[in-house]
Amino acid sequence: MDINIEATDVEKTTIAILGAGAWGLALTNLAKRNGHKVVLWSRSAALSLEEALADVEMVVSAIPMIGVTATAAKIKAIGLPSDTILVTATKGLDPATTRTPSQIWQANFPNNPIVVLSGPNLSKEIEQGLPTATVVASSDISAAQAVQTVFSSDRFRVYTNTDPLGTELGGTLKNAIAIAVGVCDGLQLGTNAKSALITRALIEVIRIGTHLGGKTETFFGLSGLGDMLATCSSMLSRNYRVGYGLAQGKSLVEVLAELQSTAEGVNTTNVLIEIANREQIYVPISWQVYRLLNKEITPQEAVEALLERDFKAED
Ligand SMILES: NC(=O)c1ccc[n+]([C@@H]2O[C@H](COP(=O)([O-])OP(=O)(O)OC[C@H]3O[C@@H](n4cnc5c(N)ncnc54)[C@H](O)[C@@H]3O)[C@@H](O)[C@H]2O)c1
Ligand SMILES: O=P(O)(O)OC[C@H](O)CO
Repeated sequence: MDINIEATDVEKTTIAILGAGAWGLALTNLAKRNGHKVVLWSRSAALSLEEALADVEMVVSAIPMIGVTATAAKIKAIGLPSDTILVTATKGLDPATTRTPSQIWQANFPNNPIVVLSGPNLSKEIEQGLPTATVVASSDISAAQAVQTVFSSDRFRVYTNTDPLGTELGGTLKNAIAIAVGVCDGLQLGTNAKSALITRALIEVIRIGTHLGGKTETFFGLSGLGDMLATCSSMLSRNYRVGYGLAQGKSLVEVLAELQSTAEGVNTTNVLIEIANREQIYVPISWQVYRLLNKEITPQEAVEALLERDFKAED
């Protein structure tokens, strides 16, 4: 049964949001608009992490992948009650261990409920009040429902899901694909090529994601196909802009300097290829993105390499 949640009817939650970048700020505004008490913490804040975490019921991490392991370790040292809900909104893979952010949080806090928040969520559109939807996924459904209550509004529709790993991997793996699609558009290869690339990329994401433990159906949902479509069709996506810039002949260093913001797909592609090599997963599109990012080929050669492969069936 669908339940219509009115912001005024729900109990108010005290929340710490970690990371004052674009996503941390957008999530802070969504929760505040629903009347929840939010403490926003960043590395440069006057407030200490210990002060930010005092008496909170929920901790939301919107920290880029590069800071997740260290931040989780700091919070572990501070200590958290075992009923504090930990929400991870980071889309990345840890280069040291190849783990996802939720796996890092769960390893540090084995008794706490962990919830993954992921979906087609370009923060600039959310900050403009444009509508979208997202997914909150957890093996603890009551924790997922608590997060759903915190963020749901008539502009931000939040669905629960019981496949946290699939939800997280959809949002993470599409960043490599967004770089590929940015190249495709930057080279002006046309709408047919872009549609073919996204469709074959979804098969690739499902192949990797299910190998790593996600459920196939999750990748057809908001956090999979939904986020891939958003990220592969907008100049608001930093990852798409990486590919687009490379196709225009800029170096990766130049493109990242222009962005001045997190593009997780660069690190994710490198970690993904490490996993794919180790576990023998066939990832032709991500492989060409990897070679391009590591200056082994040009954008044109990446396209040719994809088109010149052996004939195969569509599976
Ligand atoms: N912006 C979006 O639209 C969006 C949407 C969904 C998910 N995400 C994900 O959220 C995460 C954060 O993205 P963002 O857009 O807020 O990035 P951002 O570049 O806007 O901000 C990143 C913030 O993290 C801080 N930071 C950098 N290194 C850190 C470290 N080592 N430890 C702690 N903090 C550190 C920076 O100072 C900055 O405030 C990424 O994983 C991203 O994929 C972003
Ligand atoms: O700007 P990007 O490429 O990091 O994309 C942001 C979000 O992941 C879109 O859902």
